[in-house]
Amino acid sequence: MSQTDPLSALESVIRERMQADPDSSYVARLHAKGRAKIAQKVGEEAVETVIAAMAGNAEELTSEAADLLFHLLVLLAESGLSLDDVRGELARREGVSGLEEKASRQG
Ligand SMILES: N=c1c2ncn([C@@H]3O[C@H](COP(=O)(O)OP(=O)(O)OP(=O)(O)O)[C@@H](O)[C@H]3O)c2ncn1[C@@H]1O[C@H](COP(=O)(O)O)[C@@H](O)[C@H]1O
Repeated sequence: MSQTDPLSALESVIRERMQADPDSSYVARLHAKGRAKIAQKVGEEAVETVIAAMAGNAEELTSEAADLLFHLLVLLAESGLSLDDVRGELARREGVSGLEEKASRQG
């Protein structure tokens, strides 16, 4: 039996909820506010994630990382992109050392 991974399942829920009533759905409310507001939320959640990491609070970091991933998925969906696009980019980078890639960019 095939199992959907949790991020893919959440991505499907997000796509569905974007069409819901903003009075009953946080995703629909974000969708109604538009890409700039969603991008701002991603930025806020990223900062909160960094603060939790620097405080050394594992529980808080886990919670903020979940908020960050959730809002990033909403931003990708709002931008017409999917987790598969990101997976494809990561797969393309597989086996390429970050240091080598960085060096190839420097003249
Ligand atoms: N995973 C999440 C999830 N993570 C975080 N959040 C919401 O994200 C919001 C962000 O938290 P903040 O404290 O920054 O929000 P806030 O204080 O309301 O800030 P502002 O937006 O007012 O600036 C909170 O309201 C959280 O409840 C989420 N809301 C929804 N989901 C998933 O999305 C599904 C669909 O949700 P609805 O669209 O609401 O049905 C849910 O079943 C969940 O699976």
